[in-house]
Amino acid sequence: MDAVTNVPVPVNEPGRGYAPGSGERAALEARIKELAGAQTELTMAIGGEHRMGAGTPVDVVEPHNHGHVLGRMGEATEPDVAEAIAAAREAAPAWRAMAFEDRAAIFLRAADLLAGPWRSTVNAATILGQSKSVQQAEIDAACELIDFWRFNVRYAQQIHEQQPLSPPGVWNRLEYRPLEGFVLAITPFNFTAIAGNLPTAPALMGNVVVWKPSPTQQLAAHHTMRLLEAAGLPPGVINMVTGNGGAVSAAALRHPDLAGLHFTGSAATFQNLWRAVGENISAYRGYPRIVGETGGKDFVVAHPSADPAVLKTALVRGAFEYQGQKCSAASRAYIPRSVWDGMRDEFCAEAESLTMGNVAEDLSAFMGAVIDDRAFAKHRRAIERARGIDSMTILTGGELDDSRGYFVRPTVLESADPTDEIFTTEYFGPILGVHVYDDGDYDTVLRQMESVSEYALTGAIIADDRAAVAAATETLRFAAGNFYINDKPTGSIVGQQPFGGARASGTNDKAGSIFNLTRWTSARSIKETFVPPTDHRYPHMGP
Ligand SMILES: NC(=O)c1ccc[n+]([C@@H]2O[C@H](COP(=O)([O-])OP(=O)(O)OC[C@H]3O[C@@H](n4cnc5c(N)ncnc54)[C@H](O)[C@@H]3O)[C@@H](O)[C@H]2O)c1
Ligand SMILES: N[C@@H](CCC=O)C(=O)O
Repeated sequence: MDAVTNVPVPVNEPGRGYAPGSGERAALEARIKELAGAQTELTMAIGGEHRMGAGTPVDVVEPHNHGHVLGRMGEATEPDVAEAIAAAREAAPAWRAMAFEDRAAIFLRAADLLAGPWRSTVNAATILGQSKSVQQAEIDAACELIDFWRFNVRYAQQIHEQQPLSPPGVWNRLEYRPLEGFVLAITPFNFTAIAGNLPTAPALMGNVVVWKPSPTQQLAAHHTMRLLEAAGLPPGVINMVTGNGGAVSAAALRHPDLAGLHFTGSAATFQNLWRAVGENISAYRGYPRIVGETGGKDFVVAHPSADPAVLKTALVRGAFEYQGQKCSAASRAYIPRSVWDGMRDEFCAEAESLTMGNVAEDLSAFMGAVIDDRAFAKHRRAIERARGIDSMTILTGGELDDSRGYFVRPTVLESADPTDEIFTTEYFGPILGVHVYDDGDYDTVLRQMESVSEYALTGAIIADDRAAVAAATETLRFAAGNFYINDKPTGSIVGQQPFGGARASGTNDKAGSIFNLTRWTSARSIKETFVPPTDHRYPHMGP
């Protein structure tokens, strides 16, 4: 069994400001230039070897300048994925035999490398490849990923400390074994931190992993993998395959050794993957653990007692930071008429004033482009549909331009119909639906919006009246896994607001928490009796 020693007490990584003229800004700008011109070969990493996926070549471009190719990968084929699984199996015995302290040290070292010499690289890759503003890259690719790696070590130690009672003459122990087989980590485009956490959380618990990042996040994933190697991760523990995932589903989901699926992405993809696991259930060695965090239709509800400045800021930041491409982004708001009448014009003017552009060249921009042509087309359809509905008003935004990059202006739609698609469908872009209600209808609105959408990820109540806060907290108990009072519904911090939602939003295993890590261990109870009985008879049987 692993020894358990003390591990460093984690603290949240402070974010850097990148103010004009600062040294950190200059270093980052220099690294952005290097990576932009590098045309990186985005290889797979299988058993420590780097080679291109054998299938169709795929270009990775800048979303804000889609003519610029950042690198090229090859679509992984089924034999590529089979090789990754074989490499994982080969690495498994030595990895699970390694002491917890040694495994933990690798991830703590990775955190320190990211906090120091690798920070500019992973931030630059995230800005270039995912079109994040410098501030959004810093809170994700640097701070959140560092926090995942440091806090997970602490949580893993706490799991190891959970041990049963041992009465006199007996020693009971719980051994925290990894799962038997490999874990498949499939990660989304929008967070470099999530992409880094999904393969490493199971690995920390002694598992071996096949990791498939999103093609549109591949540049940052590539550098994250290299960083882990630099931190001393042994070959084969995490094997990265590239591409869209067809071959991964075909090879990995049918493999008898599939022991777990660690997924973040859309609900539709997750349901397809779960279905495939279900169809194959009798062919596996065990029952694969399935953890999936998926989409949201995240809300802001305001009460007549709301402070309009607090509401306005929660909406601007919550709906439009990172182009609304956070699973937690505010995409529907319910606002009482008295508050709305006093703030609408200022709020719309503020949304209109948000700067948008090439975030790699202009570090002062608030927003970049949406991720790709598919996302752009989806937003265009949503906005065109809104234009065609008489009862819908486009208060601001609605302009799109994909001539150079996939740019969608922050858009606010007002509708009198609280059942309209803008209040139920995840667009995953900078589009906010607003429903204005009569001040006296607060309780009715809470009940209506509680279950109008299938999702239950994040939400916020903005109110100064304590009874109104209490009413929202109670009525919306199951409507959000992360609930905010007088704050925006985005920006959870590891160790402070464990993150995840239920209903169609996922299994709510709370990324970056002890609850998530427990899914990646299969405990063995060991009982040792020091002086065992040698006679089968009990006293009630008589002599
Ligand atoms: N709840 C959360 O914590 C959370 C966090 C981030 C993103 N999200 C959600 O993720 C979505 C956006 O991310 P996305 O566009 O990358 O999601 P997506 O579902 O399109 O893709 C997610 C991953 O699945 C892969 N994939 C798709 N089809 C596959 C298949 N058949 N086999 C194997 N892999 C396959 C993709 O290549 C990608 O790596 C949004 O719905 C957002 O709300 C949720
Ligand atoms: N943890 C992030 C959400 C990640 C989803 O995309 C937040 O709370 O905003």
